[in-house]
Amino acid sequence: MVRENNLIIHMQDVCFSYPYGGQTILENLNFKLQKGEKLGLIGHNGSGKTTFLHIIMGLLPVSAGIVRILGNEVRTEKDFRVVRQKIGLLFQHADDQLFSPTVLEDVAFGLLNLGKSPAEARELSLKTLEQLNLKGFENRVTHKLSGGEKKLASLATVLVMQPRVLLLDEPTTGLDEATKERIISVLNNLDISYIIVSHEYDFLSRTTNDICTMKDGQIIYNGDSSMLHTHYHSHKMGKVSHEHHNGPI
Ligand SMILES: Nc1ncnc2c1ncn2[C@@H]1O[C@H](COP(=O)(O)OP(=O)(O)OP(=O)(O)O)[C@@H](O)[C@H]1O
Repeated sequence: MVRENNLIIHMQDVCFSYPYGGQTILENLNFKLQKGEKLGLIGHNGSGKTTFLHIIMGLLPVSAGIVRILGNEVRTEKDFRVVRQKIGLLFQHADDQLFSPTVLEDVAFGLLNLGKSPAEARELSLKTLEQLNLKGFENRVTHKLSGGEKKLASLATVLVMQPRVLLLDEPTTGLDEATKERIISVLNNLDISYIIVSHEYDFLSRTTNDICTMKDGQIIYNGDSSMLHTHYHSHKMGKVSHEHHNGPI
C-alpha cells in the first residue's frame, strides 16, 4: 500500500515533448516511488526512460503536470537545486558526468562544492573509489579511461555524495562480469531508494524489488522483480530481450 508521507517521488499527469515539434515522450504520466523502494525501469529504446530521469532532476522542464520530490512540489531551478543535493543521477553516458582532468578531482568535486575540506573530500573519495574496485585510479587521467572504467568513475562521483535517492541510467553498460558483481553488492548494501534503468534483466532481478515498464508515454507497474529472474531462466526466449503483450511478464 502506498503511504503518501512515504513518497519520495510523486508525479501526477506529467507531460513532456522535446521542443521544436518533437514527439510526445511522456503523456499524463503518473508515478510514485516510496521510501525504501528499489525499482527497475525497462522499456524499448527511445521509450523515454532517460527523459523521465532527467525530468526528476530538473534537467528538462515538464510541459504539464505536477512533480513532487520528498513531499515538496518542484518547479523552479531553485527548487531543483535542492533536489540535486538529495538525489544522485548516474548519466547514461559517462562523458556527460566526468569533466575534471583526474579521477580524484571528478569524485571530490561535489564534496568540495558542498564545503568539505580538501582532506575530507580526498579521504571520502578514495574510500568510494576503493569500494568500486578503483583503488589506485585517483591520479588517472579521466578522459583516457576505458568505457567501463569511466562508468565506474561516474558511479563514484554519485555515490560519494551519499544521496538519499539514486537514479541509475544503464549502470552496467560496458562492465565485465566481475565489476557487475561488485556493483550488485554495492547496491545491495545501500539502504536507500533507487530507480535503475536497464536492459539487463538478470542484473535488475538481483538489485531491485519491483519492475515497471515505460510504454506509450506512461509507466506501468509489472510486478515483483523476482519474476524477471524466474522468467529469464524458464522461458523459451531465454536471454533474448522480448516483450509480452498480454499482462504481466
Ligand atoms: N534533445 C532531444 N531532442 C529531441 N528528441 C530527443 C532528445 N533527446 C531524446 N530525444 C528523443 O526522445 C525519445 C526518448 O529518448 P530517451 O533517451 O528518453 O529514451 P530511452 O528510453 O532512455 O532510450 P534508450 O533505451 O535507447 O536509452 C527518443 O525518441 C529520442 O530520440
